[in-house]
This record gives sequence, structure tokens and C-alpha cells, in this order.
Amino acid sequence: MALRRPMIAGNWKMNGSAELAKELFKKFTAKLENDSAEVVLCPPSIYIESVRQQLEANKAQLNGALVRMGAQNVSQHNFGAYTGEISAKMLNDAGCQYVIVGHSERRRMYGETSAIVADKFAAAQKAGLTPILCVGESGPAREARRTFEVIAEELDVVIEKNGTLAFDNAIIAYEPLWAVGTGKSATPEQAQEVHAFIRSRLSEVSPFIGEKIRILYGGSVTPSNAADLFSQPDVDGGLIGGASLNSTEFLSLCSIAMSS
Ligand SMILES: O=C(CO)COP(=O)(O)O
Repeated sequence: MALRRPMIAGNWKMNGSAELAKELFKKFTAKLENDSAEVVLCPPSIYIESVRQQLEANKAQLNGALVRMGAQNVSQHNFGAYTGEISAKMLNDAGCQYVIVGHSERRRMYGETSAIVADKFAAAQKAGLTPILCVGESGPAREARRTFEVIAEELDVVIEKNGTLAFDNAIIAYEPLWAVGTGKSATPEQAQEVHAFIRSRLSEVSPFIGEKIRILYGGSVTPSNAADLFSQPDVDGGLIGGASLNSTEFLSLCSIAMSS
């Protein structure tokens, strides 16, 4: 077993259906044969309950595979007059263990600042969820050699609010904006360089957490580039968008993570 158990998280975004979950589980039960990687499904909130029910119904046939539920977003507030929002406790009640916070699509299209993301991270943990914190630079920022600066800023705001020790119960996903949904993945070397930077930043305060935290790569991961990405020393699996909607591809990514 690797030092850190690899994780494959499927972020369906605003895609998929209850049927997709059925198809996935049909393939999972035939092929997911061990617990050497953790698999997280993050469907749209409205499907969390039905996907979780299918997970329960198929548990006996999953051969020990670790499949868990996650959500794509959470409110930073505990309860109240926030129309359309879902609290961390509600996600926990619905059977989620994980929640994505700070995805670039939410930062960019819904005005989520790093300060809001830090609050969401805190709200998730308070309700017993593990946040999957997304960070990543834009194409122009990379061209201007500002990658580390952007990542450090996004991380530091969360660290300042929550403390480094909060990362004992968190996952980080490095998702360069120029690679998300573009078909142009980061190279394994580019991913490794940023993952090592993130790990060293956390290690400065806590070598234990730096060593332990799982850092996923996200951005145009497919079965054809996953093995090279996941075999990098600081890449602990992937946060998968498009390929999580194809049950054959997603299962294949799970198998690659299990053997990485
Ligand atoms: O945004 C992503 C996962 O959160 C990545 O999306 P793609 O895998 O479609 O590039």
C-alpha cells in the first residue's frame, strides 16, 4: 500500500442522471476488486440520495472497494434564509463524507473569493465532512510565471482562517484552469512540480500533515494520461470531470489509481 491511499473523485458537475449511477455500479460490482484506492462520487445534489441508495444496495458486491459520496459545493452558513443553498450538515445527513470547495468554476462564475472558500472549508469540517479544496492558476498566470504565487495565495487564505492543522482532515486538488475541460492536461512534470510545492508549503508548519495529505490532480485526466500523472511521487490520484461521466473510462481510472 502506498504511503497515501490514492483517490479518484468523480465531479459530475451539472451532468449525469440517476441512470448513470446505475450503470456505474453495474460495472463497479464486476470490476472494483480491492480497497487500494478510494473512490468518491460527487453527483449533482439532487442525485446524492439516489446514488447513495444504490451504493448501499450494492455494498455487498463491491468486494471491499471503498466508494464514498461527495458533493460539489456547500454553503458557508449553518442555516437560515439562503435560498437555493445546502448546508454542510444537510450534506452529512444525506450520506456525504466529502465536499468539493473552491472549484474554479465556482470561483470564476459565482464570485467565490478565497475568503468565502475558507469559510466553506470551515463549515464542511465543522459538520464532519472532509473538504476537497481546489486550487489552480489561469493560463495567463502560468505564462506570467505566477503559478506558485496564485496557489500560495489560495492556500494561505484557507490556512490563515483554519490553521495548518485543519489540513489533517482535508484533500487538496490542483486543477489548473487551462486544463479543466480543455482536453489539454498538465504534463506529469508540471503537475508534480506544483504538487511538490503545495506539499512543501504545508510541511513548513507540519511535516506530518505535509507528508500525509492527499493531493489530487484535476484537468483533462483520461485513461490515456492517468498512469503517467498518478505515478508522480506527489500526485495521489485525480479529480475527474468529463471522464467521470463515462462508466468505462471512470472505472478504468479507478483501476489505474489502484495500481499506482
Ligand atoms: O474540473 C474538473 C474536475 O473538478 C476537471 O474537469 P475535466 O476532467 O473535464 O477537465
